[in-house]
Amino acid sequence: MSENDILVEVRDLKVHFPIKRGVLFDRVIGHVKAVDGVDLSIARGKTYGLVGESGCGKSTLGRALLQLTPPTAGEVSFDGVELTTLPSGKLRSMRRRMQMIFQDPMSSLDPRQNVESILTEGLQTHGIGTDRTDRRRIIGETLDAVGLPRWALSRYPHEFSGGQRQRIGIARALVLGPELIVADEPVSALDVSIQAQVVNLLDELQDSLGLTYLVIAHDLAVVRHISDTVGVMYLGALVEEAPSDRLYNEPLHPYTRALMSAVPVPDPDVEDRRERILLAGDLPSPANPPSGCRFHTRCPWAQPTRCADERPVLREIGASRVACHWAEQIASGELRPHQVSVQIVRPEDEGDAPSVVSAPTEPGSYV
Ligand SMILES: Nc1ncnc2c1ncn2[C@@H]1O[C@H](COP(=O)(O)OP(=O)(O)OP(=O)(O)O)[C@@H](O)[C@H]1O
Repeated sequence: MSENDILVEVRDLKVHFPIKRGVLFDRVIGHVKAVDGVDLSIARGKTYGLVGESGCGKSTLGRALLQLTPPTAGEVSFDGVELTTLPSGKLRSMRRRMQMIFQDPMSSLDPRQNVESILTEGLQTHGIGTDRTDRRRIIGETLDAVGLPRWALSRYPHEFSGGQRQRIGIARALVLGPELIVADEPVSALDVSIQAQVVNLLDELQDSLGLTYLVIAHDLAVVRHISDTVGVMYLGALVEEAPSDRLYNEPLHPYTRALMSAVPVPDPDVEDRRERILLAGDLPSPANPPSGCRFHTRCPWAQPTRCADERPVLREIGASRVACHWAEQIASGELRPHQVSVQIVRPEDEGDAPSVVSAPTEPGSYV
């Protein structure tokens, strides 16, 4: 990929939030390491999907990328311009080119503003459009692009369905003519039937406008459909990154394997005979992450003592980048997991729900 093809480049990005105590909250007793050393690149016109369980730092990374949350350290370059050191005036004008859409349009849209004033506000802030007629033209074109009728302009957010409100949120981002859109859980608040419509709309807009997306989602199916590249985050760091199909067909990091093993096979007529990989315990606190490999406390393949002592860095294996000391040995089957459950979900039999016919194995055994 040539450098011109890269729109966003993130290097060793860290966002640490201070934990404050004391009567005046003036004592810093530690830091939540929400993002702790992330490197990634997003190619122009492509979609980078970011997945990982709640609290792993996905939203903070998205906000830090747009400089909505100031990074503690590291670099973010957008179209060759370093954002972290940019004076605020210049950053404001760059912001037009980088927009965000949110999970819950209801809480991100001002209920007292009608759609016209929601869309006009951004144009005025950024000085887009020569006069009122010009702004109306831009707004009309934006409504067409997101599939909203003109009568929507005089209506208020509460008068729309969830899917339509998300279209308003997309229009608000789009009206400024951005190149990058960070979409934070763009469909997770919507009914399943509406999710596909919004995902398809994002897809179409990317094709027609050449947009670049960072899509943050916990739903792996959404990310797979829309992404060219997927990054998997765990406790503030990327543990694996790969082209979408490769990540889904051949996950290499134990955490990615566990996430994938929990995704049901979409075709109910196909027997789902796969390992369900069990993770021990909950996500540790990002204020006090485990030593060495952060995943070792929950990893079914963790080995003494290297995993607890040595933090793995992302390294290339084929088309993937993986932060695991043992990725090759796990892929070849040379290393066996400590605990795994094999569940065989049979195809539906005359309308019966799929049945799980085997139970988790004992720790230490493997079926
Ligand atoms: N402004 C803040 N101040 C202090 N801690 C914060 C702040 N924002 C986020 N955090 C903490 O940083 C960690 C990462 O949060 P973040 O919202 O980025 O995760 P996430 O993966 O997006 O989770 P979710 O899917 O639930 O939104 C969490 O422990 C969270 O509590």
